[in-house]
Amino acid sequence: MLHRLATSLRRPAVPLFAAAVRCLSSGSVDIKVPLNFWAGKRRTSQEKCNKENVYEPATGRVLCPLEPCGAAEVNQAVEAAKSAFGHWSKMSGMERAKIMIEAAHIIERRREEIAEIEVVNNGKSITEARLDVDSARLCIEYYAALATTLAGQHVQLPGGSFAYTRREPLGVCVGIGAWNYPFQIAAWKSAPALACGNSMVFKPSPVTPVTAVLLAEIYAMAGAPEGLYNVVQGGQETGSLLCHHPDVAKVSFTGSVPTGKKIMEMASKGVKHVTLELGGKSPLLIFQDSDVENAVKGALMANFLSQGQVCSNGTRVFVHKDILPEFVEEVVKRTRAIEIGDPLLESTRMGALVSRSHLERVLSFVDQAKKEGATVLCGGEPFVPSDPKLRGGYYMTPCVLGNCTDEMTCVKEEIFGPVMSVLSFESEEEVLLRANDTDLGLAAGVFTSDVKRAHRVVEHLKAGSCFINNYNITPVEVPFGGFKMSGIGRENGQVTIEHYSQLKSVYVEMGDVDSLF
Ligand SMILES: NC(=O)C1=CN([C@@H]2O[C@H](COP(=O)(O)OP(=O)(O)OC[C@H]3O[C@@H](n4cnc5c(N)ncnc54)[C@H](O)[C@@H]3O)[C@@H](O)[C@H]2O)C=CC1
Ligand SMILES: CCCCCC(=O)O
Repeated sequence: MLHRLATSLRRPAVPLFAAAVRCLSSGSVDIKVPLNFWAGKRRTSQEKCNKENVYEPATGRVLCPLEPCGAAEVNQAVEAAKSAFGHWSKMSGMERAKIMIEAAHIIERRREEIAEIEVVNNGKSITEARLDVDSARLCIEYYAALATTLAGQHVQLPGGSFAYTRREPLGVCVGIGAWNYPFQIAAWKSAPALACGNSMVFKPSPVTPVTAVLLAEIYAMAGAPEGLYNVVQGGQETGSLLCHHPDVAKVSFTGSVPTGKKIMEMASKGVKHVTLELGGKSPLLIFQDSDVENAVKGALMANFLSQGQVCSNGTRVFVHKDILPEFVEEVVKRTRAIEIGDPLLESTRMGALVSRSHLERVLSFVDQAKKEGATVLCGGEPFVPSDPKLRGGYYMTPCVLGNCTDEMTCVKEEIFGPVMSVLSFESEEEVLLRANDTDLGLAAGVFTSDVKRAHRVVEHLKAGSCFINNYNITPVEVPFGGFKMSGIGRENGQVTIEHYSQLKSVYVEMGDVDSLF
């Protein structure tokens, strides 16, 4: 269990369920436990190819080698999931809920430990990592509650006949995660799947493999049958094996649009259900009657959470021309004040980006923006913390770009880093046309004090997750997902039950067959 992980750390082992005390510091962690998990315990992979290192973004150190799974390991994990499905699908919703609630309780007790490991592997601040762990726990609690309500319908028909429906699970579901919210994504996918009676094989991003296995251990500790939730490590090869596997009924994917298209294509070979949570380049509209203080805070929430590595970020910030100077002055001031540094420190609000290559990619977008005529109002530079152990980390200063135009690359393409592009507008009609001028449609936001305008604008925004006078607030009771090329299906909310179950209709004849022949 996590205790074994703790014992593998160079620091003194942390007893399981330790009080929420700080036990880790950046640069102190070596992970020596296996990172695959199926049939109820951690496993090593015999696959020899595609071995790559996993890094600690805060320091640039190697955390551990990744042990990717090949066909043999994927088959073992799917077999374990099939076996668990046989038992789990026949349990009642109340029985499933009991185990899920216990898992949520364990997560709550181990919040600090899980959050710290998430920070070490992802680079985000401990402040945010705790909130991610909370979201994961709340999601499991929410779907545990829904598990107890799952039911079909009775339809009375003529002549005393009737029909009823049975809400049934799909079978073995696959989850494929991105690297920006590793533990949260693992929970957002497994919670509805398990609540509906399915089992799951989850593949985290190879960049952040560590915490999804903690969730597997926690489900096992909570009493889940062996094989209910399994974790296989690897990259696109492992993901492809899962998508093609004949015993997989559904693929729930979180990642980029190009990969999402491949997932959909592979799943189509077996006509498998898909959920696609893909990329975005979302607009945030700030009208002249906004509360500017809140609009500025909203723009910061829309651009700089998780070092800007958030799919739903409102990175195209459209500001009415009448308040543009006041907005720009305040947003630049607050962006410059964001504390960058060791993500395990309480004072840090911007940690390290997830990898050296991703940092360089984000910085190249800033360079391109300058070439295309944007003005760097602040940030956009590599950052080297004063602490020597952080010198090899992947840091940059959060960036605000001004004088942007709709044709610029920084306005058209997803950067997935701490780069806010500020644009001005004059009329509601104009800004709606520009906001919707994208193939993507994940999220959108509007700040205004005019309640009619707020709901009129949201009605016309072509996005799946919209915010009025706030941004990036994602309660698990509310569906999350995109329009257009930002995806298919939803995560969270009641509707997601539809994406992890299927209805069987049963007609019951109470008279004789009235044959036409
Ligand atoms: N809509 C949402 O909720 C979210 C969307 N994203 C998007 O994800 C992207 C960044 O995350 P990345 O991990 O870099 O995305 P990615 O698409 O490169 O990888 C995502 C996952 O897919 C796997 N994968 C890659 N190629 C595959 C293939 N051919 N077959 C099967 N699996 C494959 C990867 O190993 C990883 O686990 C951004 O575009 C971001 O917008 C990220 C988080 C949330
Ligand atoms: C603000 C939280 C958004 C979660 C969606 C993502 O994984 O990027």
